[in-house]
Amino acid sequence: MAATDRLNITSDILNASMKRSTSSSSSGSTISLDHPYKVTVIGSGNWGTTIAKVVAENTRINPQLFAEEVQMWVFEEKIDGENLTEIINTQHQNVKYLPDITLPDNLVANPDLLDAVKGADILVFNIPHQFLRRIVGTLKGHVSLTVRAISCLKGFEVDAKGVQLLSTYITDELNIECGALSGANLAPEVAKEHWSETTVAYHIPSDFRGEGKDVDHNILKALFHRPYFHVSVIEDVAGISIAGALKNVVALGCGFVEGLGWGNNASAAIQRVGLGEIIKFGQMFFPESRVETFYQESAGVADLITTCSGGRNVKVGKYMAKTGLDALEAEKELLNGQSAQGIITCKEVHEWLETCGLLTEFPLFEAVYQIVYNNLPMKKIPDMIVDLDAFANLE
Ligand SMILES: NC(=O)c1ccc[n+]([C@@H]2O[C@H](COP(=O)([O-])OP(=O)(O)OC[C@H]3O[C@@H](n4cnc5c(N)ncnc54)[C@H](O)[C@@H]3O)[C@@H](O)[C@H]2O)c1
Ligand SMILES: O=P(O)(O)OC[C@H](O)CO
Repeated sequence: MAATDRLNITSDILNASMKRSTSSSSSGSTISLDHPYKVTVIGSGNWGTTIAKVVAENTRINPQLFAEEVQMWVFEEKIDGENLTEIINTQHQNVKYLPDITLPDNLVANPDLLDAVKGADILVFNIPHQFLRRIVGTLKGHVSLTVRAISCLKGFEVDAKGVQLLSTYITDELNIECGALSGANLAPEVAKEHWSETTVAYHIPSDFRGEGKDVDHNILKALFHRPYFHVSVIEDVAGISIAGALKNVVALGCGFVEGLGWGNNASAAIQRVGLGEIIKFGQMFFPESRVETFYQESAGVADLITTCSGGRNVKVGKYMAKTGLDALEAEKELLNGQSAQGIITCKEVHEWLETCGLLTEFPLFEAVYQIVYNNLPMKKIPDMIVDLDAFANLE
């Protein structure tokens, strides 16, 4: 792009545009943006569509910073014979995954992944993590190395090499810097614009091109912060990702005890043990994560509380306890195509801890795995979290 085409904006303009949506200030120096950043959201489920709405609202009010149109990649499906993308683009509603919420008309649904990411400066990944490998595989070789990314996914990538953050997986596979967004954010509440907080974590990469020429914390705040969605931007990508992934396992456990009719005290006990195991997991396998993140940030204990109160994982656990259905049957009956990520995450965590010989160090995570995959009796949870060894061979 020619220098004359560049948008030269002062920090006042950046501040003004951010102040409409944020409470942050910037450094006071002159900022030169190469071009307004083009943003693509990859995913269009319950949270994918909600975050796309947030982002499109912000790109519209910040034309100095962002191209107004936001592309949203949609895994195409037919709804009563019509393509979901067509419905979104004409009715401005995702009738399957986020019904009754009006989406901004600068949000464009696109079923072609490579077309949706073409020319994008910022990619926001937001899909159930079981689909990430295939999507990243399709993107490989088609994403410029100057692109930056944020992962809104909650889960891990586990293989023979070890346990990996999903943001690290994206970075390794696509060779682009990737941060994370995670918080106490039940999508239906955020979509209705009920106030909540979230945490964005982003590590400024060594090839950072300079303020105004590259994505930094101010840009990310301007992209995600809304009057109803308050963003705190930090560096601890590992901390917020670990908390976001593992709270889904704890929530299944809460669902079990609630479904058994044991009430709030039992749920609080599961959350207490769960928080301890989340922090321990972080310290053991991701020593760069900060303990403070788990209790100071929305992505920490606040997300644990909201998920265990009203998330999909707690609903699935509860339904399993009440009906005797297995986890996948319960997910299918309850969620209309949405996912409860704890079902996959407890298996990934089990596989990793088994590889390390550390299953007994995380008795709640293992108890949830044994209940989900080996049908161990839920009512034994209190004993399992005290002495998992006693239940090692129980079928
Ligand atoms: N929903 C929430 O309240 C919420 C809040 C915060 C974070 N999250 C996290 O955000 C991530 C995305 O969750 P979500 O709620 O948007 O998804 P979701 O649970 O609504 O899943 C449905 C999505 O999966 C897509 N899908 C189905 N089959 C597919 C396939 N074969 N390939 C690719 N996509 C396919 C569907 O098209 C749909 O977009 C998850 O990691 C979740 O844990 C969710
Ligand atoms: O509905 P869940 O259980 O996937 O939880 C949703 C969010 O992660 C809560 O922040």
